[in-house]
Amino acid sequence: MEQIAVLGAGSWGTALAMVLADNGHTVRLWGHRQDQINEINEKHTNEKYLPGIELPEAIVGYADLCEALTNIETVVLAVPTKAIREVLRKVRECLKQPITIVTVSKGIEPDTNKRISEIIEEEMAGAFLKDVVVLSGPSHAEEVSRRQPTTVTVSSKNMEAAERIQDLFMNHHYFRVYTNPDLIGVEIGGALKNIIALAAGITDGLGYGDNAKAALMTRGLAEIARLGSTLGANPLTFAGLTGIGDLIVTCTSVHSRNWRAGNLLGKGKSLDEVLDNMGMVVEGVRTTKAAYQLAKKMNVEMPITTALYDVLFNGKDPKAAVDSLMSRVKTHEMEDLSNILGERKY
Ligand SMILES: NC(=O)c1ccc[n+]([C@@H]2O[C@H](COP(=O)([O-])OP(=O)(O)OC[C@H]3O[C@@H](n4cnc5c(N)ncnc54)[C@H](O)[C@@H]3O)[C@@H](O)[C@H]2O)c1
Ligand SMILES: O=P(O)(O)OC[C@H](O)CO
Repeated sequence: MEQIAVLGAGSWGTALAMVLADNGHTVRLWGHRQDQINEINEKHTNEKYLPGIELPEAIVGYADLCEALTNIETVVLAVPTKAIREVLRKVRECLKQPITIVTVSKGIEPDTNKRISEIIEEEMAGAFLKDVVVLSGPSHAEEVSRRQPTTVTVSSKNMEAAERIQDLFMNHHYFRVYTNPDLIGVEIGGALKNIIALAAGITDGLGYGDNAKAALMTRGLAEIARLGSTLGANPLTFAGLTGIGDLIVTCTSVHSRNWRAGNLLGKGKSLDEVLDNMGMVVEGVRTTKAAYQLAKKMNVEMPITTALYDVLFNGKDPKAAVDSLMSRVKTHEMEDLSNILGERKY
């Protein structure tokens, strides 16, 4: 059994700390707010992020990052994408031993357009970094913390490291972990499904029905796969847990912050109003910007992403954005899907 550090005491960091504790590990859960760490240690709860959940005693809260990292081999990084560089710079200053970083966040950085594993490699270059492992898939913290059946996928450039992390997280009770060597596909699917979930929330908020949502999910997956395969992903990954699996869970669940944010936008709230009231991270907003930039750079057609970009950043009315998607020129579905699969042999 291992001592593992989880950095980020929000919903996901806390839920994953619970999985590790249930699997017999001791977890140091680091958060940057002293009051929250006191609550974790004194009451064994984290009410703001996981209301009504009792945390196992094997989870110990730490407010001091260097203390949390002392003699630790495995670090789970569970802060919003926006905070990753800042946290890694502090991690570098503390480290005295090599670590494997397990990233569980889902986003692409605007402007650099980097995936999280790329950001980690960049920030940790020359430091004590052994491996980077990505953990992604259809998994709401609210359900994992209630020990409800959940499946995720791990990926890495080093699949031996991924298999070690698979063993740390997997249990035969409620948390099943698969492996997939397609690091790019796993990261792109997990990040870009948030864009489609925002759009699905918008159409629900506008009062449109299941037909609209099914259309967004299906054509959304096509554009995720189109960009992903252009970036070097295996298109088959998008048929897996980190592709269609995560798209389903995020577009159809009231737990999804991205869906909820979209829903409020569809009901007429402004982006600022929505983000001010959410209280938790809505990764899809920044990722829409990054995907829009990538689509332009790589010359990949991403109509849903572009329509959402216009709603979020150019003040376009959500209904007008749906109308513009519906009035696009006619096209061939099979030709489009075949182009995504391309000539490559997988
Ligand atoms: N919640 C889920 O169900 C879930 C599931 C899978 C993946 N994720 C991903 O996990 C990542 C984290 O999401 P979450 O749901 O835990 O978010 P959250 O909003 O619930 O919590 C984020 C946590 O990060 C902390 N934080 C923010 N900025 C920080 C900084 N600069 N330094 C230190 N801590 C900081 C906040 O205080 C908070 O504790 C996101 O990328 C999200 O997409 C979430
Ligand atoms: O609440 P969301 O929208 O950030 O989604 C959470 C997870 O990514 C679902 O797999």
